[in-house]
Amino acid sequence: MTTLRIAGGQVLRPDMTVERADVLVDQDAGEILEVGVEAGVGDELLEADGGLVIPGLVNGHTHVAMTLLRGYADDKPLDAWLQEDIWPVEAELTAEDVRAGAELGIVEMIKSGTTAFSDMYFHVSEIADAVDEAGVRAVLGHTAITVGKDEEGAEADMQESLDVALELDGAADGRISTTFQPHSLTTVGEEYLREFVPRAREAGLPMHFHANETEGEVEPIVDEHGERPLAYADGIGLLSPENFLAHGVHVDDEEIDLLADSGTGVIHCPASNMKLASGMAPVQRMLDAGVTVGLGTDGAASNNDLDMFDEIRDAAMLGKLAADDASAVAAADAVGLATAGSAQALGIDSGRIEPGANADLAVVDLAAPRLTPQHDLVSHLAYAVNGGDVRHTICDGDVLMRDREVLTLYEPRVRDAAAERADALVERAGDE
Ligand SMILES: CSC[C@H]1O[C@@H](n2cnc3c(O)ncnc32)[C@H](O)[C@@H]1O
Ligand SMILES: [Zn+2]
Repeated sequence: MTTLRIAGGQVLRPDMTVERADVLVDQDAGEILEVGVEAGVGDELLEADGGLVIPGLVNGHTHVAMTLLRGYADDKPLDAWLQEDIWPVEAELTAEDVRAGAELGIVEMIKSGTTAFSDMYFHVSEIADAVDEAGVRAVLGHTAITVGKDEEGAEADMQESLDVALELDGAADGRISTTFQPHSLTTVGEEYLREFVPRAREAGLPMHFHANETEGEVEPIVDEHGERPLAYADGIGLLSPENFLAHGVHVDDEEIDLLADSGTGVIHCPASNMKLASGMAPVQRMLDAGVTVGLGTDGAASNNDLDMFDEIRDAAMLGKLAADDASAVAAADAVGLATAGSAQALGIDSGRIEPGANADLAVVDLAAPRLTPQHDLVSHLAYAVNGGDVRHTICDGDVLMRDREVLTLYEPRVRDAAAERADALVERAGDE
C-alpha cells in the first residue's frame, strides 16, 4: 500500500466542526485511511501548515466545454440566450473543440478545489479522455434533445444518450460514472421520454435533466399535460433516489414533497439563475422538507466561471433573499450543498473527510489578509474564501495540484489551445 499524509493543517469534519488533524490516504485504494493527530507517517507528504483540509468540492451540474463560450453572449434570459446565441454556435463545435473546452474547465476546477463534476454535453468521449488525463472524478453523459428533429433523429439522439452512458460507465479507473440525459421536460417530447426512461431504468442508469428552471418552462407543461412539471416527470418515472435534476427554481410545495418523497436530488445553480434572471430557488424550503440539494455552476457561459466557492457564497446570499430570512441557508448549509449534498445527489462517496470515503480533498491556504482573523472557518469557506486560495487538490488519492501548480495537465498549453479554438469557433459561427 502506498500512502499520502496531508500534514499540519486543520480539517473540516462532516459535522462542520474544524479540528487540528492530519489526513492519511491509501493511494492504491483512493480512500481516506485515517484522520487524526496520530495518523500514520505516510510514504508521501503534503504540507498543509496554515491551511484547512476540506472535502474536494463537487460541481453537481455543468457543461464543462462551454468554457469556450465564456463571455460570448451575456445579459439575456435563458430562451433568447440559447436560441439566438448559444445553440447556433454549438452547432459548429467539433470534437477537438469540446476536448479543449473540457480541459480548460477541468484546469479551472482543479485550481479552485473542485475534484468531481457532473456534466451534460455531447462529444462525451472527448470529455471522458480529458477527465482520465486530468485525474478528476466525473459523472458524464450525452444530452438528448428531440424538439426540432424528425423521428429518426430524435430516436437516434435518445439512443445515443443510453449507449454513451452504458459505454463510459466505470472509465478512467472507475472515476467516471454516467447518467442518461434527457435535456429537459420541454425539449424532449413525451413519446420519447415514455419510451426511453423505462429503458434507462432497466439498464440501471441514473438520470440527469434540467427542470423547473424558468417560469416560461412551467406553463407549457401545465397547458399540455394538465399538471405541474414534476408531477409530469413523476408519471414518466423520472423521479427516484438515483436521479437528479438541475435548477428546481419554480417548484411549488407539492413538487417539493414529490422531490423529498422520491429522493430525487436537486442541483441548485444560483449564479446561472441570477444571471439569466430565471428566479430564486426555494433552497431552505427544500432542505427543510428533506430534499437532497447539491450545488453546481452550470456552464461557464451563464456564470461566468467554475469556481464553486463563488457558488457557495451565492447560494447562501440568494437563499436568504428567497426566504426573506437572514438565517436561511446558513454558512454550514451552503458548504454542505457543495460537498455532501452534491456527492449524495450524484451517487459518489466523496464530500466527507472520514475513513473509507474517496480521498478527494482540497487544502485551502488561510494566509490571505481577506481570511484574517479566523473566528469561524466555516464562515470563511462560505463568505470569504475564493478559488485562488486553494493550495493543493487531491483526487482518488492522487495529488492533482501541489502548491498551486496543476500536475496532470500543462496549464499554459490548455489555456492557449482553448483560446485559439474559441476564436476559430466564433469566427466559423459568424460566417454561417
Ligand atoms: C445538448 S448538451 C446540453 C445543452 O444544454 C444547454 N444549456 C446550457 N445551460 C443551460 C441551462 O441553464 N438550461 C438549459 N440548457 C442549458 C447547453 O448550451 C447545451 O446545448
Ligand atoms: Zn445546465
